[in-house]
Amino acid sequence: MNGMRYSALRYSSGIALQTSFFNANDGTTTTILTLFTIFAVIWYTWMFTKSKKSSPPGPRGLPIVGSLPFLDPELHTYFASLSSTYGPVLKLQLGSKIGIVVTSPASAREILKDHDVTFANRDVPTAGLAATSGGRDIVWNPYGPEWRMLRKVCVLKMLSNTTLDSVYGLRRRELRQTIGYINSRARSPINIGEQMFLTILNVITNMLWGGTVEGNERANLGAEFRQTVSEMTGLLGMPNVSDFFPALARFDLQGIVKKMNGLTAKFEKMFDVMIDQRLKTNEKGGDTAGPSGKDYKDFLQFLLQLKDEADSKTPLTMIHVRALLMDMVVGGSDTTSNSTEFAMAEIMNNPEVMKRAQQELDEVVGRGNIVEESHIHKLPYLYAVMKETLRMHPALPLLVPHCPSETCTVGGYTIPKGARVFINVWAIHRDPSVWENPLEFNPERFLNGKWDYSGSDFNYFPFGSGRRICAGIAMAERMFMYSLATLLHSFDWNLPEGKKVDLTEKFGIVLKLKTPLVAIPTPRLSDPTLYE
Ligand code: HEM
Repeated sequence: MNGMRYSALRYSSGIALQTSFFNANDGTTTTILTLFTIFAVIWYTWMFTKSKKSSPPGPRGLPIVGSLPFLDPELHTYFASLSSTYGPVLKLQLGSKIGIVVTSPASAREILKDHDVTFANRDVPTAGLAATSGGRDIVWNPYGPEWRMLRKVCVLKMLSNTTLDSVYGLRRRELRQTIGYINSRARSPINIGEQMFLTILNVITNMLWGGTVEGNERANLGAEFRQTVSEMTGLLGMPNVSDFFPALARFDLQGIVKKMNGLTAKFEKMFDVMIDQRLKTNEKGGDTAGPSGKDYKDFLQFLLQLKDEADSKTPLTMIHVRALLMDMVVGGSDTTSNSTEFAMAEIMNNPEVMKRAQQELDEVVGRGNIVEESHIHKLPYLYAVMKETLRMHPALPLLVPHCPSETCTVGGYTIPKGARVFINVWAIHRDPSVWENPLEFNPERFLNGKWDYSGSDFNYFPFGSGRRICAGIAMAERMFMYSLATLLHSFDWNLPEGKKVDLTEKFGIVLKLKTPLVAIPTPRLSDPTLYE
């Protein structure tokens, strides 16, 4: 724009020059006109090549719709294949939006470390707005005081190591219940992901308001909620015309917002019941002690108290309370349970890994005991299994897309303000220039302690990095390790007759197995009462 204004100015001053010299000297006029034309051509050529050079390469796409018609639903593998043609920073025209795909550790570092503040924003999909009261949660809030306040509240009061230590009893109770349930169905097929989902959902809802799904409801409600969360994360990852042509958003052409509203309503109904009940109890001055007893007030109680302390500069409102409950339930459940399911699928596909993990458990815990969370720090091989699972199947293969608040340069290319930036951590984790035999499930590569997921290593960052790094790492690692250790220690696992493990992935904002893992447990502890 400035360039155009500048060239117009030069052009008009050229005319002025031309007029004043016109009558005086025809030869001089011709020379000046020629020089002016040459200068203009050089200047335009320079400007054109400069802007071409600084824009990332990428497929041309069609007029108006750009690359939208060519997007493969398996976005993570599709983006990986594009990057092998166009390089580690590529551009896609997606309707009126620009998508940027980043597939190298160096560029990921530039975004998540060097330009962290600029990229700590989101281009919120309309499906995300529908799910979280207009994006007023942690995941979709732009970087700023509201996001900071919400994140602080959650990390301090729900997801810190101190809080998690104080509610170990909850995790233990839920996992023991799951093990009891699986034992009651020993030697028959078990849907492992479903059981893990239910376990983590119960832990989370217990921490939130002290409620769980039990008894006969357990199997049915667990499956129903899992299906709901899975559909929600599927919709969040699905390309939506409304996002790429905002003028069309009100028509909701794919019906994504309508579907999302229906799914969200199921949870909101549950939240409303819990909130109403609690407000009534509080009004009556009732007992508000948390689920684990004296020390821990549940998270809902804490949020409602904080909401009433209206003197804060960034007050917490009821909209935030509901949005935070949604973040914890949706953000915490599918990620952790799908990862545990992937781990079990890889282990069952690699009997040597199963043998070694069980051997370690027998040495550290013993078959006459049950696994406690305190054991997990003494299980380096199992820890390596978890890390290797998160390498091959990172729960959020493209992270949550980032969005720069101003135009900046990455890998020598200009990334425009407002672009939707996909960081393909899935592809980086399989880059053969970083990983030896990247397609091989080999936990041993993590045994030397070289890689950690704290966000400082841009070859391996399944939880992201920088300001927007996952808020629930401590909870995720405890639930993942504790569940995996307990499943492998309590049972031998076999596939139903004639079945094979299918490791095919299905893309969504949260990755999952295309075919759920169903396996048959056989108890392996020495004393049957350990399953009670
Ligand atoms: C294996 C389990 C998990 C994995 C692999 C995982 C991974 C991630 C990743 C990659 C991000 C996005 C980072 C980015 O935008 O760059 C994220 C964000 C987030 N995660 Fe997790 N997560 C897991 C479990 C959990 C749990 C258990 C909770 C809470 C109960 C949680 C809460 C969140 C929240 C609130 C955010 C948004 C952070 C923000 O935008 O500031 N996650 N997670």
